[in-house]
Amino acid sequence: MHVHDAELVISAVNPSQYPQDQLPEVALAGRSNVGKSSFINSLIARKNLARTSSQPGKTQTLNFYAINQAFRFVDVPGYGYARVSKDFRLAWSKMIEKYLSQRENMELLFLLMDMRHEPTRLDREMKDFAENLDLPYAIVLTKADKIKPASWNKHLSMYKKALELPSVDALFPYSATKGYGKEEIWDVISSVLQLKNE
Ligand SMILES: Nc1nc2c(ncn2[C@@H]2O[C@H](COP(=O)(O)OP(=O)(O)OP(=O)(O)O)[C@@H](O)[C@H]2O)c(=O)[nH]1
Ligand SMILES: [Mg+2]
Repeated sequence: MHVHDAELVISAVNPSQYPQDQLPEVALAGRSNVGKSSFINSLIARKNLARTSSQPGKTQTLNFYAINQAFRFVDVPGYGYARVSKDFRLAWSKMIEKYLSQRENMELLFLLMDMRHEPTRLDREMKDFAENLDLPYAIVLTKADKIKPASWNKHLSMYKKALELPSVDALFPYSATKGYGKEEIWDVISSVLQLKNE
């Protein structure tokens, strides 16, 4: 996919701030620091359009990025960040849940999980949540560059088992730094959104 146009449309907290048109949206969810913002940047080959950080908790609003005026990525604040207060966490999860459960524009959801580690309880809950949404979703295993290729199968099997998946087909190893998995992810996006190959 050639991305000739990518821009931040709005950073939203409330549904009233969401864009009002019919453009389809591809949302990302995953725990803090898993690599959601880096995933967007690497896919569209822009260094820092979505702001990233080595510290968890960087993305704190729903950020809508218009791509080629054909669809939007929605970067969602990460879950599971321990160093915030209970009240803050509650407000946060409400913001995320409102978007994920009510947004009609959302046509595809990527769940990002760190390929190196067993999925967390929240990861498993997100997978169940996605399953119940009745919407196409795929699981992106981030930071694949940190695992030796010879061990990839072991990690894929671990995820298949822990998430009770029928096969490893829903799992996409990905590396924002090395670019592994980019083509496969663009294929998923293009086919689900029925984008013309540009
Ligand atoms: N080696 C490696 N590092 C990565 C990869 N993706 C992200 N990182 C690093 O992981 C850290 C977190 O990345 P972000 O993209 O900011 O993570 P995020 O999920 O958006 O985090 P929040 O906004 O806090 O929810 C940064 O230091 C990135 O450079 C990857 O594929 N490989
Ligand atoms: Mg982020």
